[in-house]
Amino acid sequence: MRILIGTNNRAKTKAVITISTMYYPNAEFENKDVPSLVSNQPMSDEETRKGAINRAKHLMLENVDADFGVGLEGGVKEIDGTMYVCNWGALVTKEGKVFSATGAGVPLPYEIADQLKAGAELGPVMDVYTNKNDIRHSEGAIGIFTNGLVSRSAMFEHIMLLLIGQYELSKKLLD
Ligand SMILES: O=P(O)(O)OP(=O)(O)OP(=O)(O)OC[C@H]1O[C@@H](n2cnc3c(O)ncnc32)[C@H](O)[C@@H]1O
Repeated sequence: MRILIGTNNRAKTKAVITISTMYYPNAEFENKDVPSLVSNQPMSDEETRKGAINRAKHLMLENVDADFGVGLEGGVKEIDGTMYVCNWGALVTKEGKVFSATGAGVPLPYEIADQLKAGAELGPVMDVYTNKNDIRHSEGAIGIFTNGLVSRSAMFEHIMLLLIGQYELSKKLLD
């Protein structure tokens, strides 16, 4: 099993490897920096989902050797005046089948939401807010606002389960 990962982000990579090796112990992985073709800070479920799918599709355009490619994308969305982090994943198979899944979201404080509405990106804003570096590679905003209970990689691990579950079901249905 050969799996391509459409990012160099450490939290996303950890999630892909952790869940994939549970199901495919001999899996080989390769990270590739692929374009999401959406804005640096996606501002809706639609845009964030599209970013994940674009990343996964791009991986499989370039490399037909792999069994599947995974794209993971983080963004935000606003509901009734509250901004939430939102997260999407996509798995594209070598046959070109596309599976998608969404993950957990938590509300962001208004002071952070206001900065994003003014054009800032969540990653750097979270680093200033927490006085830490590269939060997006570790616990992420979701880790900070759940008091460490759900890290960014744990959240993406759940998305990976949803993706691999759909992929395995589709293979079973073909048998
Ligand atoms: O290298 P890539 O794969 O692009 O990973 P990223 O974390 O930089 O980028 P995303 O496209 O997933 O997310 C868009 C922006 O939102 C930020 N972001 C999203 N979810 C986050 C989280 O949980 N914590 C901190 N920043 C987050 C992220 O750092 C980007 O600035």
